[in-house]
Amino acid sequence: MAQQPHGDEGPGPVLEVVKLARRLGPGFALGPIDLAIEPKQIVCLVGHSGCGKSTLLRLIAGIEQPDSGTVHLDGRELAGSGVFVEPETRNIGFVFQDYALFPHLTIGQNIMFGLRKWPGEEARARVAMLLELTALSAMADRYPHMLSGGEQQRAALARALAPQPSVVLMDEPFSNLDRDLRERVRHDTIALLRRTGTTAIIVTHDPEEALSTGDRVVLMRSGRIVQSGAGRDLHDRPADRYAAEFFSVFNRIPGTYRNGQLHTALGVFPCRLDLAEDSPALAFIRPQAVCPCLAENALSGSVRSRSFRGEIEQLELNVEGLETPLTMRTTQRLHIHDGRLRFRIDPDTVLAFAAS
Ligand SMILES: Nc1ncnc2c1ncn2[C@@H]1O[C@H](COP(=O)(O)OP(=O)(O)OP(=O)(O)O)[C@@H](O)[C@H]1O
Repeated sequence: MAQQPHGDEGPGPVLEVVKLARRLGPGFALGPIDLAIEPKQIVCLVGHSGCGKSTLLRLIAGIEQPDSGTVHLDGRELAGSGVFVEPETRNIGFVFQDYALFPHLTIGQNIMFGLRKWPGEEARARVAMLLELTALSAMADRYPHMLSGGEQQRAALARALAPQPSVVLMDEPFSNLDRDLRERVRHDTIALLRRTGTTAIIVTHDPEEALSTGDRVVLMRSGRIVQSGAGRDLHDRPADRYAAEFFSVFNRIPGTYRNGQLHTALGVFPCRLDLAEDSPALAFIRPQAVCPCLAENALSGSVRSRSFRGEIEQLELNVEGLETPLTMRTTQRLHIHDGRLRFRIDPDTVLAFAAS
């Protein structure tokens, strides 16, 4: 099933996973998973803890064997019926969460490790080039414990890139770094992957990191892929309630689906749901879609609480017809005199889902 180069449609995927499945004990089953990754694409694999991200990565790397399904890399079958290529010969780079640098080897020797079969001169040139790319040239002779977390992460990436793998898999590569450093290391890592034209899968459980990293987000839940696409699409047009709530906070407003519209206490919103007329449904309204509005006929609520958070202020409003307070977030500086606030809902960002 692996794609060979074909005509006008480009070279086809570098990595192709088809109906890949693996049962782990009685409690967890991964798959079947279908996933195809284009050359030079950087994919972020995201999902709550325990959804199977690392298992999928381990199956691709060959650290685990699948129960069924296939893995192809560059058109070569790595796993399938009767086929299993050992991890060392898969041409896949792996960056572990804790970096797993060899403590008894220097940084230069760590990077050299995967180049044992290369001619000496070429291997030394490649190590020097990677040390320079990762700004570690001055630290080539240090041991891993003599490096900061960010430097160790760069060294682990350089080691993974050294043998020119077809794809690099990175399991939570930024989670051991503190917040400020994480942003910078993430930026540098993506820049390096781009500069070297590397295809990569980066695992994270952080929604914001997934949306802001790479070209494509793959959201997993309970061993399956829920949705895959550009971060903006997953955020703005989530496939289901789970995907919606993974990336954003919402007010869930009950209503009734009728005639292509969702009727709620906050108004009527056009939507398309696969539901019978008069079925219960929910409007998912982002707090930032609740906007202050001075119009006389605007909606209104009494302010239950205010929380100033710097760039934005978050308010909870009691609104007639709603059982739970409505959360609003605004960048406006509000002057509220009588405890009441008028507002409108920006209909463009309202999502609708079946109630059950
Ligand atoms: N060897 C094993 N035997 C039995 N169950 C396992 C084994 N390894 C993992 N699991 C279970 O499989 C599920 C998926 O684990 P996995 O590590 O792939 O999840 P994850 O999405 O990477 O989670 P995290 O973000 O916490 O690392 C979990 O419920 C885990 O407990």
